[in-house]
Amino acid sequence: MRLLVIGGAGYVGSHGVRVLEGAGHEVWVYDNLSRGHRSAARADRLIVGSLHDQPLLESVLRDRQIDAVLHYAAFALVGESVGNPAMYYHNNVIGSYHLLEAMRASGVQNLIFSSTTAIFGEPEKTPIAEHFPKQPINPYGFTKLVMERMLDDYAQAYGMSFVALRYFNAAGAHPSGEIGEDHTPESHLIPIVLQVALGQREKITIYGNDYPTLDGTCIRDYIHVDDLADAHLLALDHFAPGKGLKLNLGTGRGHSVKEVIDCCRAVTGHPIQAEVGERRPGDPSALVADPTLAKKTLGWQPRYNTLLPIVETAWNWHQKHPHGYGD
Ligand SMILES: NC(=O)c1ccc[n+]([C@@H]2O[C@H](COP(=O)([O-])OP(=O)(O)OC[C@H]3O[C@@H](n4cnc5c(N)ncnc54)[C@H](O)[C@@H]3O)[C@@H](O)[C@H]2O)c1
Ligand SMILES: O=c1ccn([C@@H]2O[C@H](COP(=O)(O)OP(=O)(O)O[C@H]3O[C@H](CO)[C@H](O)[C@H](O)[C@H]3O)[C@@H](O)[C@H]2O)c(=O)[nH]1
Repeated sequence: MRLLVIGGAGYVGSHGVRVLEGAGHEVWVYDNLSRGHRSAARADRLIVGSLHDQPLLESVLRDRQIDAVLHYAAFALVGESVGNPAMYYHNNVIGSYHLLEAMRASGVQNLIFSSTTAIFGEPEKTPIAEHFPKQPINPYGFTKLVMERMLDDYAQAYGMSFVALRYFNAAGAHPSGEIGEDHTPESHLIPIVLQVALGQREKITIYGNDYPTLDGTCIRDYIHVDDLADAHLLALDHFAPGKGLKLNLGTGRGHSVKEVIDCCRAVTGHPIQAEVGERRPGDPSALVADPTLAKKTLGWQPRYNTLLPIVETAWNWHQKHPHGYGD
């Protein structure tokens, strides 16, 4: 297929591109590089442009005869969304609206959308299945829920076909160490802990140890970016006109913040100084996926089932690229 990967110069998207190209698809990356990296994408396949540039999107969709769009582009930091919701509604909702309209105008009907567990808010129990109540507790999660609803409506009214993949916590890096996670500022747990091991930070602050979990720290389901990429590849076989699929992507296993730090100590051999700080606003205590439906529907099976090899791939990337992409 001829695929347009919006946000393909970012962390999760760049890993998706590798898997899609490896499977023989013709892949074009469309990214405004606001948070991505030029060198994370192939120079001859990168189109620099914004979601907001609907005319450019339309011409790319038509000229490249695109069969399906993979939409990874968004702002995705919970704390930032709480402080600056306008920026999130503008980029994630209005930007996505321009993409959907460009697709409608150019007759491209198939979309895979990067959704998130943040649409569930603070779930009453785990693991989280697809039908659980959607009660986002921050603007970021709400923007993604709005987009899921827009997709339902576009499917029903205009015959669009979509697969919304709700990632839990994306982690790890391509085993080659050529691409990986590089956000500025970095807010994600694993890269921050590994920056301590690299000597770039003095310590890691654990955001709260009074949560109702076994060791008092938050629990998350860390899913390898290549496993997310595999799910996108499989999802390409599940487009049906006027229909949509929404699937939770995680391993089904949760790890506490303390467990993640211990795992990073084991992988790096560094003592990694940690201190307990205040809770971070907007953090649910435990988010673990029930991946049953995704496995059954897509025939998907995560390759990385434990935290250790996930952290090992991340450490490989950070050691090879201590300053990320360097741009
Ligand atoms: N990282 C996670 O743990 C996680 C979890 C759940 C869902 N997600 C979702 O997955 C997607 C990718 O996340 P990520 O961690 O790779 O983020 P990222 O910031 O690394 O990548 C996002 C990419 O989109 C691009 N982009 C942003 N706004 C754009 C615009 N208006 N026009 C064109 N390009 C634009 C950025 O430049 C960047 O390259 C996001 O939609 C995010 O909400 C991520
Ligand atoms: O310095 C830090 C950084 C994080 N944490 C904790 O580590 C856990 C994971 O935090 P991350 O920031 O790595 O990830 P989040 O769970 O906040 O968010 C990620 O997953 C969300 C859904 O769960 C969204 O999709 C979001 O885009 C994505 O970044 C949280 O309990 C957080 O409180 C710390 O204790 N110290």
